[in-house]
Amino acid sequence: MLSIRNLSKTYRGRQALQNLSLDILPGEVYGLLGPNGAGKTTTINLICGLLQADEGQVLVNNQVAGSATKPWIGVMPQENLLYRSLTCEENLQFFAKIYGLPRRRRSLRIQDCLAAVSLSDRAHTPVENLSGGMQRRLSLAVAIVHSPKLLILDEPTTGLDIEARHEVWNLIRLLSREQGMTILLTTHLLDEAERLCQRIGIIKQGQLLTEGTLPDLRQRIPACEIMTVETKEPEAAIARAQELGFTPRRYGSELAFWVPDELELRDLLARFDGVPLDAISRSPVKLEHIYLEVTQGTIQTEEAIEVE
Ligand SMILES: Nc1ncnc2c1ncn2[C@@H]1O[C@H](COP(=O)(O)OP(=O)(O)OP(=O)(O)O)[C@@H](O)[C@H]1O
Repeated sequence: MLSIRNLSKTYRGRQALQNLSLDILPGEVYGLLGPNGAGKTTTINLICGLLQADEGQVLVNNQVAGSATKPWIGVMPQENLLYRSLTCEENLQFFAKIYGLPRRRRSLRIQDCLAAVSLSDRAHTPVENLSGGMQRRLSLAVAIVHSPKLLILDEPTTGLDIEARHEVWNLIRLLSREQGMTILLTTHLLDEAERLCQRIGIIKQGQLLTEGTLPDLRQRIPACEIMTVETKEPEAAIARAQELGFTPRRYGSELAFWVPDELELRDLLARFDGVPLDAISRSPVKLEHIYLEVTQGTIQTEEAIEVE
């Protein structure tokens, strides 16, 4: 559905994308992750034809991205682009008209979209009187009003409370499962990507560092579990862990270890006997750990392995 080939983009001498290639299959939810400034929004703007690439190509549904592919793409941008004094229905009318939806189909489609995002009862409410979560849902309705083949969601739930976040997640799942929509999603919320995306790509400095399904990515870390400890004597904990064959790691301010086998907490504690631990917890390898390893360059990505 989307094929990005060797895409490069420079802004006044600053390289934003370097030879980026990736493919998104029909019906797939693909998560594009990366730190601030990695090139995610630039990629989206190139897909939508809002920017011109220096090199490379974007194909949408096998056609070079341009005016012909625009009607196939729906975008929910990071900031809601809604008319605050207009009602939900008026906003949808406006965007449906811009997308060239025939007048006779507009009304029904708008009612369907309002129902899809659970805003039918707010059809006549001005945007400025909606909660942040409702505005986000309306943004999603605007993005799908013309029934796009490819839906791009740029940080869809940033700034929402947990309840509103769940509502948007449910909508995304529905669009994917029931309407088979192909979705490209960017987010800094790794649990969001973990919940929604079938495949994940991690970019940094405009380059794709790695991509795959979550189980594929988990294989990058040769650990069964991640153990996090709080201790006043980190050096002693690290020395003991190394004796045990556990790989020490710093995840932000946390001291963690890669534990290669599944161990009972009792066994783990016994192995650290004599080391003063204030707290200890275990978790399976999460996307957060893989992301930190990949973006900090502490584990090899496919490209690095190929070069060797
Ligand atoms: N209009 C512009 N003019 C100059 N530089 C720009 C422009 N837009 C983006 N950049 C630069 O290009 C790089 C990629 O930016 P981009 O906005 O694509 O990153 P991002 O991954 O979307 O970041 P974020 O997660 O913060 O939204 C950054 O170094 C940024 O400063």
